[in-house]
Amino acid sequence: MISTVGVIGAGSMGTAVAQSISGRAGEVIIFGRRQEIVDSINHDNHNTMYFPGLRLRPNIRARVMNDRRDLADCEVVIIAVPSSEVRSVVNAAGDGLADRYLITMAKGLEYPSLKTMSEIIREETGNPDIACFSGPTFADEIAYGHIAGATIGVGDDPSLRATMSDLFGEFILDFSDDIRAVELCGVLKNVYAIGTGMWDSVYSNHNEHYTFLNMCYKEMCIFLRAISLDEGIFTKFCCFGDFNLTANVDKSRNRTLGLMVGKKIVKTPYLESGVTFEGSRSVKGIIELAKNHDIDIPIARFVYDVLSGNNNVRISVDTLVRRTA
Ligand SMILES: NC(=O)C1=CN([C@@H]2O[C@H](COP(=O)(O)OP(=O)(O)OC[C@H]3O[C@@H](n4cnc5c(N)ncnc54)[C@H](O)[C@@H]3O)[C@@H](O)[C@H]2O)C=CC1
Ligand SMILES: O=C(CO)COP(=O)(O)O
Repeated sequence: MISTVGVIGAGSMGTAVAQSISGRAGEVIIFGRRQEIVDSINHDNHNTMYFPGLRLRPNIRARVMNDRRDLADCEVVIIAVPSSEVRSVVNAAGDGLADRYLITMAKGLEYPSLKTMSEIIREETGNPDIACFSGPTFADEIAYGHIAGATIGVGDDPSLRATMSDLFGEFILDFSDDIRAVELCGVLKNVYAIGTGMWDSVYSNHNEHYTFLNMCYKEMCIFLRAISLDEGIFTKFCCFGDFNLTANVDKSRNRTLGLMVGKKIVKTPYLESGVTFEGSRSVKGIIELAKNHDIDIPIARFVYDVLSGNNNVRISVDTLVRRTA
């Protein structure tokens, strides 16, 4: 059994994954930013901000990370902060992240570098022992121990693979050795979840919904076919499962953003809300990446146009229907 796992990020995913793996590690340390969350975990076994009703297992402790030496005991470190924060978090941890297994949970693409999170982490730490975890995994459902599937993106190091299987043994797992493709699935599905929310704000019957869902998945597959080295990626949890979950279920923040923008409940700049809307940050990078690979992705452009205020949903949807008919 792994003795100590560090989880950077005391938000929804950090807390949920800490609870999920806590039966498979001696100790889990959540590294948070806010002292009151750290105190509530240590004194009361609750993260009162994110899961007020959930009793965390007693081997979950929390700390504010002041120093890279705080990570010294961790054999494995999971990074569960929004993608916009990954570079600075990893940079601040510095050589505290060398010589241990690193796992990223963040679903984002850096702009303008077009780097995925594992690429950023490798660049900042020089550590090649990185894996990613991605799939249809709403944090609250993980926290409460419901069944979920996930794809582990990992290279061919047998020891890192075995560690991932042990640590995430609560999940139904599949694997891919194309880490970048697994990460890009997580980025793309967020963009198409926003798009589906926008579409559903205009067209609300079942045929319309599933027609658009199909169009989105087709575009996502065209993209992945051009960049993925894993020919089986399309049926893995990170792809089909996570796309469907996020695009169909109102619990998703990305889908909800699309619905709210479509219904004119929020206008840009919604990013200042502080809510983690990953797809809205990534869409520009996805369009640029598609351009570099000479791929046409009209639905992603529709999402970008609406989010950037260059078009309203009704006009963009009409254009899209005419274009794809
Ligand atoms: N919530 C979910 O259902 C899932 C989330 N993810 C991914 O996990 C990542 C994190 O998302 P959530 O946990 O949902 O977001 P969240 O908004 O619930 O929590 C983010 C946490 O990160 C902390 N944080 C931000 N900057 C930080 C920094 N510089 N240092 C330390 N902590 C920092 C915030 O204080 C907050 O507690 C995202 O990329 C998301 O796409 C992946 C699967 C499921
Ligand atoms: O990635 C997720 C589930 O797998 C969570 O999606 P949202 O960020 O849209 O809530």
